Amino acid sequence: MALAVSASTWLLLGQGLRHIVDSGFYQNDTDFLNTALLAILSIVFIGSVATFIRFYYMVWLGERVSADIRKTLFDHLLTLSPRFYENERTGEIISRFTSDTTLLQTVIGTSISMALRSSVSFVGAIVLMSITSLKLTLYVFLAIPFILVPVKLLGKKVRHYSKESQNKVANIGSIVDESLHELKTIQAFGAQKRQSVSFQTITDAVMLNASKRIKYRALLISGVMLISMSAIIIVAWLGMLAVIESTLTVGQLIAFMFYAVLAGGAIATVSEVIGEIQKAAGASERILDLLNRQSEIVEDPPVYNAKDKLSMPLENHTHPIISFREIEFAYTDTPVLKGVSFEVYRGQKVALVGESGAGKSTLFDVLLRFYKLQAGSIIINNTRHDNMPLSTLRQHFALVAQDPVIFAGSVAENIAFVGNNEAIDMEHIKHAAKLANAHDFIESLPEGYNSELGERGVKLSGGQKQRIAIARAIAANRPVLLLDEATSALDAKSEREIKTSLDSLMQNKTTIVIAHRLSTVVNADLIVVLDKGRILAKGTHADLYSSNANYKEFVDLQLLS
Ligand SMILES: Nc1ncnc2c1ncn2[C@@H]1O[C@H](COP(=O)(O)OP(=O)(O)OP(=O)(O)O)[C@@H](O)[C@H]1O
Repeated sequence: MALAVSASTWLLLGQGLRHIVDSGFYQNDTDFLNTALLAILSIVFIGSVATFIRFYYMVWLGERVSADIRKTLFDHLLTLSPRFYENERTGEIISRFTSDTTLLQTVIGTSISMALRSSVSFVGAIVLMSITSLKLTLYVFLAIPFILVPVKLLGKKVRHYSKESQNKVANIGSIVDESLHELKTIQAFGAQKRQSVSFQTITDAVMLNASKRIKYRALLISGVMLISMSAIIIVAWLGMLAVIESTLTVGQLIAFMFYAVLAGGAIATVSEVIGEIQKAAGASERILDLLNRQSEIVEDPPVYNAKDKLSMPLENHTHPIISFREIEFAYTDTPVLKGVSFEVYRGQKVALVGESGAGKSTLFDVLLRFYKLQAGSIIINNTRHDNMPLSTLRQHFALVAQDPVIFAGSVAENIAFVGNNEAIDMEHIKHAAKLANAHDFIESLPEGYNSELGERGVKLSGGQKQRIAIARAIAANRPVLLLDEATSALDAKSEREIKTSLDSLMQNKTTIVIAHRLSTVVNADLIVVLDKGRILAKGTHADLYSSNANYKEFVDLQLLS
């Protein structure tokens, strides 16, 4: 509406000009001129108000659309399985968020609005030109095919290089992301120059591609301008001949030329923004491609039976709560887990041991259904775990990873890090921190539980991060703990503090632990020895140490070293 009003007012201006020249100027009518002045000023005012409204709403719409796309995209990315991220570079995905959505925002907010306004102006101008002088308008039409040819040919090139350009800019995102996260390693190895050279190669490629895109765009704009301006000049010349022959008044010619310039300007604007719109088409293609990627893990399996929801048999000690049955798994072609079977009963501490690469972490990954099993099944409390909704399945477990994960945010937010519907109050957070042996050091931070930890917990020591991760697992209060013991050695005091924290964490809980400490295996109810994806032996420490040579060797070499 605002768009139509603003375009029409500028068109009306031409009619005003015609009357001023023909009726006011040529007939020395000052009263008419005064009235015309007022009328034209009113038209300009209305046009400006309409422009304000058009600009405001179109830019607003651009922001709204990009905010909605970002939210949808982010929510979608959170659902994709780890396998997706193994094959994609996070920096590139981040770039789709930022540069692609920003591009859409500009195009919707500015370019489309300009294109629409110019199209309306163009149609209006042509109609009014025809009313003013049909003959001259027909001459103008003769020029149109000449303008369309470069738009068609060069537009295709511009589109191609624009898409390339976005891809190449995404590579910049990847390298910046990687370099900044691994800055300490880069600086420690003095590899700044190396990274800088890699970066230069990428920016050079971006520049080269941009030069091509700019060249074609410049050719497009100048080509259209040359042809349309030449056409206008020729038509003006024909118009002047008509004035001399008295078949046209001066006012009509001026109005006609005003419209012709308006129409020419409109075409120039459209050809200029068409490049932007084509760029945005490329960006939306990339965003859609990401949105269409589906996780290999089905969120809500159809066979799920609602009564199974979180029904841990609290008292039934004779029934395993987790049962691994002949599970087979491979990330790619090489099998990583081969026929693994064992049972976990309520309250038990089960330790997984085995050399690096034996498949211990993979066992956690398939239990949490980050990946799909190739064969076999995992039964959790009588229900196949792939028949449960993912959220229900994962509510059974609290995970403490080997490298403690800290999110940017306060200490309290890091401890109360569970699903939205499980709000955790401050009392509970403090209780968990005390059990995890973290309360004292948290209190000594400048703002206690409200202290900001910085991205990835850069402001904490390794041991402190671990205790916060343990406090998080305690606060989550899940029936089963999945614990990947840290291999990195801490000083004796931190080690003792972590051990005490872990002991409180494991109290009255079913625990599966990837063990790297002798004390853990000694206290375990069941030890599962994994070797290249197979179970080599099962039993308690005392049994295995005396009966199994592999286990004895493993303990002596790995856990006692
Ligand atoms: N995402 C992945 N894609 C392909 N192969 C993988 C992936 N993750 C692990 N692997 C391979 O699977 C095997 C088992 O790895 P896993 O991490 O489960 O071992 P692990 O016993 O936990 O070792 P560690 O004690 O060193 O952590 C290894 O050979 C590893 O190379």
